[in-house]
Amino acid sequence: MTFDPSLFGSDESRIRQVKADGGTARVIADATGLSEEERAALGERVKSRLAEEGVTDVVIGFTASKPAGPKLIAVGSGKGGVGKSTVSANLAIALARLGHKVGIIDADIYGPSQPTLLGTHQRPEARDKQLIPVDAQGVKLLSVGQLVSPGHALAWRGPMASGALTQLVEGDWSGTDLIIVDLPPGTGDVQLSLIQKSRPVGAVVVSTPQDLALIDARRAIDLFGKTGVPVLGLIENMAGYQCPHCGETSDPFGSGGAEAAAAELGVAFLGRLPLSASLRSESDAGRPPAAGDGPAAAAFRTLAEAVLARLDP
Ligand SMILES: Nc1ncnc2c1ncn2[C@@H]1O[C@H](COP(=O)(O)OP(=O)(O)OP(=O)(O)O)[C@@H](O)[C@H]1O
Repeated sequence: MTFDPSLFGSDESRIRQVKADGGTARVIADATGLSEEERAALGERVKSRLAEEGVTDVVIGFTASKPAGPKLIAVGSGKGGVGKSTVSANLAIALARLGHKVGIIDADIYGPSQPTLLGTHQRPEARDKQLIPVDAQGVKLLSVGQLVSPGHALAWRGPMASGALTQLVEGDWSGTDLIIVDLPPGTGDVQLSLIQKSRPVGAVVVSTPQDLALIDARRAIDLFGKTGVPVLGLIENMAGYQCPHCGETSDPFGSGGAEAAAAELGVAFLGRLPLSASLRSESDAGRPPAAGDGPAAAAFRTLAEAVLARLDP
């Protein structure tokens, strides 16, 4: 005999077939996009519903044995110090607050700052040689900074760096649907091989408003173009400064440059973040502003929404 999928209420759309034969029910369910835990929970609900019908011997087969992989979004910059890591951490948190299950890979071998930014120095454990991300601020984190003592990552070059970065990319990212990859600054071989290995679905480029930084941002946009990664857009960081004393806003590096550069390069302008003393001090203290409820949290939320809109137009 067969059971109708509607028997399973809100799980109906996942039930492909239920056949009962000699007291055993064989169920085929679609587990596409579900995490391990969600899949197990679905199995339990199916079993208890069938138990109500008097069937206690249930064999469940899932049509998607692995959950759909998370989408990777690379965050790059042409040069260091423009706030790429700060933006990555806060963007990840803002995306999580919008309901996504977010991971962050800190691949910045020259200055892995995510453990500091997210306020955790817990080391990841490994299971079957696979690294298990640590939980921080509602996101999952694997950082090159967790694998080496401070200052040592700097010595890595070429294959060694790529080997370590592969371990991060191939960590246990089950249960996540979006992963932010904080790339090392610049546009060299390490960045190239990481992009080829992790196949991001899109990239975000961070720049400050100075002309020199924007020239470097163009190189980063070029690198993504050459590797076939769609550029979701440009974020301008440290744009404009509001004096904490008089409240007047000034633009020490000029204004509108990043927006114009984005237009010229044919990439979207995702938004700007002001130069803010509190953003810097909170970040240094491991209290990412995106996790709070101040104006910076609202700004990162707006950026996260712009990224999502570009990801799934
Ligand atoms: N909008 C901002 N206002 C004030 N300070 C900022 C802002 N964005 C970043 N900073 C500060 O600038 C410094 C550099 O930022 P961050 O480490 O994020 O840059 P980065 O581009 O990732 O650098 P690197 O690639 O060299 O690691 C940090 O001290 C950070 O707190």
